[in-house]
Amino acid sequence: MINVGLVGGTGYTGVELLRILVQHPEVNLKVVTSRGEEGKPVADMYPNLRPYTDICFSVPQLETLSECDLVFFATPHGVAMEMTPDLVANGVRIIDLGADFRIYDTDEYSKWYGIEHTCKDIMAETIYGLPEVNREQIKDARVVGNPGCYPTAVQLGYLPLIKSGVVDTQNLIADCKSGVSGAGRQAKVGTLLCEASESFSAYGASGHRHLPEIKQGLAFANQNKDVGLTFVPHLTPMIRGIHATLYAKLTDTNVDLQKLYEEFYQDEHFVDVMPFGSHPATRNVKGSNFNQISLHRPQDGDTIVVLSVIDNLVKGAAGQAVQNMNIMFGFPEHTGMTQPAMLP
Ligand SMILES: NC(=O)C1=CN([C@@H]2O[C@H](COP(=O)(O)OP(=O)(O)OC[C@H]3O[C@@H](n4cnc5c(N)ncnc54)[C@H](OP(=O)(O)O)[C@@H]3O)[C@@H](O)[C@H]2O)C=CC1
Ligand SMILES: CC(=O)N[C@@H](CCC(=O)OP(=O)(O)O)C(=O)O
Repeated sequence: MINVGLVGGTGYTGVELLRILVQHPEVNLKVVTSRGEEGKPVADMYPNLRPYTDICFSVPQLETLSECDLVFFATPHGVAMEMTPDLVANGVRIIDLGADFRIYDTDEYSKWYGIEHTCKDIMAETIYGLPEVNREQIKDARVVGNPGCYPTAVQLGYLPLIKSGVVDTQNLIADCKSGVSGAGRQAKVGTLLCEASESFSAYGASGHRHLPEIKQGLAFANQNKDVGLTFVPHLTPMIRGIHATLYAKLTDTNVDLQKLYEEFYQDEHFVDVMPFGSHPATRNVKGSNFNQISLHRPQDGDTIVVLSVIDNLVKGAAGQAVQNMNIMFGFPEHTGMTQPAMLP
């Protein structure tokens, strides 16, 4: 049993973490923070948790958080950097669902996030928390940077192609769609029902902050050679889900692509390679930590289309964070995440 703290318990990734953690057999939920809701039962804000916990929100404090074995930060970028050095010094391990520990090049982080990186020394030992890539290093990590939602869907979709060297890595295209919960709970006009419903639009087409994170992961898979990637995210009128449609030009058209993916992910519990030519839907993974992938080769030409879907709040955030926790503390990787997705 480990003691766990959560900074940012009022947000969407925070409550998703709570949904998983309250029924995790190895977790004692010790601290859940909110700066504005101190003393209020968490289940008053999120009644779905009423039968599971009577814990109350408390303000984020070094003293109480230091009593935990692990602290999750489900907070906007910049917040985890403030407390992490002191918590690590007190022996607490950290998983940040925000972006502070994802991008190894701290100048690149500052360029895209517009703030200085104040934990450059800690970055040197931080591990990027994509278990399918970094499982071994995650086991002993003190600080894990949990991947962003789009970067998870895009990297898992592209990795087998790039690692095996069968595509032109300079002309990749990732056309992605997200549900509105990806924008968080804090009111933004663009995610209000009247604004987002019955409409569909791209955003960040000229440059989204997930681009450097995706490129970092794909370059690592490409033997540390830069990749050329066009990434365009879209907002869709649904609550949860990410659908990534990924394009690449094959440089080797003789390879058995389905076999390549099935073998690449054969030991990965949370990656489900579907039959060739099928169409995964976001609802297939809603509320679950699964990533479903399928492959298409239109008209048997030299373009491969990879379809990759996740739940942005689960494999794209809280579920992946619990997967990382399970790895860090030696629990079976799917502990607490054994239920299938909700369908319909
Ligand atoms: N939504 C998604 O699908 C995904 C989100 N992420 C990332 O996860 C993080 C959280 O996202 P999300 O849950 O959507 O965000 P929300 O806006 O829904 O929630 C943010 C939370 O952070 C807390 N918070 C804000 N500022 C501070 C601060 N200075 N100190 C302490 N706590 C603070 C808030 O709590 P309070 O104000 O009550 O203190 C709130 O609980 C972000 O970095 C986001 O980019 C990552 C992957 C996917
Ligand atoms: C629909 C929507 O707005 N999605 C968010 C991505 C959520 C996420 O993963 O953000 P972090 O990288 O900050 O963790 C966005 O595009 O900014």
